[in-house]
Amino acid sequence: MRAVLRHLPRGRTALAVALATGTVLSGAALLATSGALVTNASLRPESLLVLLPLITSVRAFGLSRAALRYVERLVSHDVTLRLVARLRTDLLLGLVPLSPAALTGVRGGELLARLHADDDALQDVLLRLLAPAAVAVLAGSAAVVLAAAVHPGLGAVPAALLLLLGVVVPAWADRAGAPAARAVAAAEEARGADVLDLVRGLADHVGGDGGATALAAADARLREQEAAERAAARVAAVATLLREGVPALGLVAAFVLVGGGVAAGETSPLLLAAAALGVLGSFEAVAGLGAAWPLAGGARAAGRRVEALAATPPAVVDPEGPGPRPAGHDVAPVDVGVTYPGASSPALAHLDLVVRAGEKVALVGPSGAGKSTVLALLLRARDPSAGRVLLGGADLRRLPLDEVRAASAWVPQEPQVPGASLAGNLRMGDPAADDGRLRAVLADVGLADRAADLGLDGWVGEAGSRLSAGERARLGLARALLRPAPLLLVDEPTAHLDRAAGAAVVSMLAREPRTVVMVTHDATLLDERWRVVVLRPPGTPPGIP
Ligand SMILES: Nc1ncnc2c1ncn2[C@@H]1O[C@H](COP(=O)(O)OP(=O)(O)OP(=O)(O)O)[C@@H](O)[C@H]1O
Repeated sequence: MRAVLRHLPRGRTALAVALATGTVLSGAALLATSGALVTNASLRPESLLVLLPLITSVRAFGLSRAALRYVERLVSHDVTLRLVARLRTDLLLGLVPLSPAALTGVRGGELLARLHADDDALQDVLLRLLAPAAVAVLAGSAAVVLAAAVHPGLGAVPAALLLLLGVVVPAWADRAGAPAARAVAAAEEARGADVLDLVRGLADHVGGDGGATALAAADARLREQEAAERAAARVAAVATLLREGVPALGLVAAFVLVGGGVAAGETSPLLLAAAALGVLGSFEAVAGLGAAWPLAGGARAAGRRVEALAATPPAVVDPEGPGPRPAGHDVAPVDVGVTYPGASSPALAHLDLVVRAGEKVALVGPSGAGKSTVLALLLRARDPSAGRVLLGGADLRRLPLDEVRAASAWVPQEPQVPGASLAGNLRMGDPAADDGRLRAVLADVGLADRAADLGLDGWVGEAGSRLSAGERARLGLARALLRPAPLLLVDEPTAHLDRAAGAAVVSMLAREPRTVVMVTHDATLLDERWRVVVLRPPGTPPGIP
């Protein structure tokens, strides 16, 4: 919520509220003057001149209501669009430093559903919460004062009924509907995550039991959501009934209170019609509060979640002041230890390693020995729990993060291949690379034929599904090769390749002029150009590989 208030342009917001209040009052005045006009016309049909002021008023209020509503919509939507743009930018910019390490363990679908829902809830705050609340107070107060001016007792009627309709009914509906609303939100979130997981793993599901289990689970989820929505709809139906019924009470009260005076000949009949219809029209002041009440809870919760995401500490942060410039590109973990959050034992302990600029180092060792963790440290995707990682003698934590990231190109075990073109995927490595350069690097990683087949502008499929796992791995490698970084960090580049293709890739990496640190399980592909560093899980007795 604070995030919304911070981004709201105050002047335009006040203008939107003033215009909305004017619209409601114009509407009530239109009804009141119409009532007076009809009554007057029926009492004195012969005199058009007497009716002229009322006719003019009806026209004026009719036009002003429409004009005010139009301008109010323009202003309030303009404010909302500005708000959305600022909120979304903030949210996405906040996510960037959390990736990759601080988002480990977050379900992608849940994050997406939450961001989407929270974003929607927050963008409605002005249109459906703040503006309706302000209009209810301003227009409602004006209506009460005007009704009291017509008849002292009449002021109390809209006051009580507006409170009933604007506060009591929505508060009851919100309270009664809260469990169902929470269940709907939870079911939506879970369904979003399930569907994303289902789509991502469709091939595995189909290959298993033909997708039957996954579809049954999705069906159960949908039924849960349907039950929650039914419960919410029942409460909404009662609230709607009350919303429609309460204004009728105002009409009856006006007839009784002002009608008594008319019957006694103390009050003009014009005033009866004007007061009755004016009171009816004044209920528009609280029309927006029905939706505002539940939104208030939802927006507060959404605001808290967005702020919690914004407050999630990134795994690595930029240093306050720049440290000494690195002298060269030697990289060296010094007495480094890493213990992952929640882990009972360290993934790395007392690691010392110096990789000289231009050197080719192969990290080998059993699964879980911490090889990928070393690459994450060199890339500064995370910081060591103990010790330091040096680049050119400077602690990575003292260097600007951009500079550290610019020093290295990284190929993860399973590179992400967005569903773009081949060229689009490659240019993530170097946006300025021309087609010739792209073709050359594709040839380097053994993808020349596939590229000729697909075309540089060919679509690689959703998450690279038109490529084989080995081709996706090589595309990831090609992308990293395009990055003009002095340090190349490569995680298992041969995992999905046959022996000949793997040997070609390892040989190509050995010819690279820059420093290469490569994780591999296949030490038989290494020749004398590689320095082999064997990692063992901490606590492994010497001699056990
Ligand atoms: N994000 C994480 N959170 C918690 N533990 C993790 C995380 N990433 C890795 N680990 C654990 O740290 C240890 C080292 O993992 P790492 O991926 O570095 O090993 P590896 O040698 O590269 O393994 P492999 O050869 O199987 O890829 C493992 O026990 C792993 O379970």
